[in-house]
Amino acid sequence: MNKNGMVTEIHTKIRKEPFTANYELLGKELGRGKFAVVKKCTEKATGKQYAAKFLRKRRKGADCRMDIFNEIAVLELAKANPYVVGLHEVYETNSEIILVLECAAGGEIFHQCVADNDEAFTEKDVIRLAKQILNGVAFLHRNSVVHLDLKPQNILLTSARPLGDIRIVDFGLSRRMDKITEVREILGTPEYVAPEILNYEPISTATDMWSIGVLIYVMLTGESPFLGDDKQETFLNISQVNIDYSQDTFEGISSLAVDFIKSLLVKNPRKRATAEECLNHPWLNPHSHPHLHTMSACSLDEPEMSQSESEPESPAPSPE
Ligand SMILES: Cc1cnc(Nc2ccc(CC#N)cc2)nc1Nc1cc(C2CC2)[nH]n1
Repeated sequence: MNKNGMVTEIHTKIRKEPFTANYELLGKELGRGKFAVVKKCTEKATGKQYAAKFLRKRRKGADCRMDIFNEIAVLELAKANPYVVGLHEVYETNSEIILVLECAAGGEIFHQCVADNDEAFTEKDVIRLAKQILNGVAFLHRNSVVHLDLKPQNILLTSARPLGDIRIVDFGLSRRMDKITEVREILGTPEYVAPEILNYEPISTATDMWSIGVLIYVMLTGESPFLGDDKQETFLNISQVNIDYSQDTFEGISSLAVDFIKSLLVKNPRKRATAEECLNHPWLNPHSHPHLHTMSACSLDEPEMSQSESEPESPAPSPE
């Protein structure tokens, strides 16, 4: 671990034989960043589909192997959580490190956030997906990892139709919490960054919780709450916590959902709900707060629990 919270010890074998000896690249490019490109591929031995993330080792003349090892180490640590994308193999060439990752065939939830009516998420969908996102983030935070780039483009679906489960991806900006000293450059994507990032104040797990507040706002309304005409206007909206909670924007959305978002879009990081507190919020727990789920919300029949997230039922309370 270095002073900036980068994890550097990894256990995954780094394979030197050519990636193309074991995988066939399919034409489809799944995503592209400044220093990475992601392509669909098939493992020759099994016929299984994966997503190969090609990461450049040298960026702006600097050796960035440690940054890449940090991403690998976080993926290894999160192997135990069903909602963090799985890491299958790692290859290294002269210029790149290639992460062979689980393929989430449903793509980015971003597309459903901005879809029109019949393809957009229902509140019931968002409740189910929010519980999975919070389960994954609570796991990372329990292990002192902050993601620092949570946004709809980095939350994938195993299947879009029928709606599947989520996978959290892209740990390129993630850090180990207990070792962060300072933030030198503004991380993350403008629309989703927390106020403390803009003020170069210490970051914490609460920084991720702000981004989750923005994410849930976008999933429910299709609107990005702080988006301005340019970066400066967006940053101003964030630092002023300038948010539209109007009936218009939240038409047909329960007041508990608005209450949930308001518990996260709070300027003071210490006053923001934690991932564990979010998981206990009435909006996500109709069972334990029936009185709070008025008739209007009852149209959301109980969100199904998918197999992977159903907890063993606690014994039913004895009848009064
Ligand atoms: C069908 C699909 C469609 N679009 C994306 N977009 C995308 C979003 C973020 C990043 C950033 C990252 N990392 C890369 C691609 N990923 C897909 N499947 C993936 C993508 C992956 C692993 C994460 C790459 N598994 N399954």
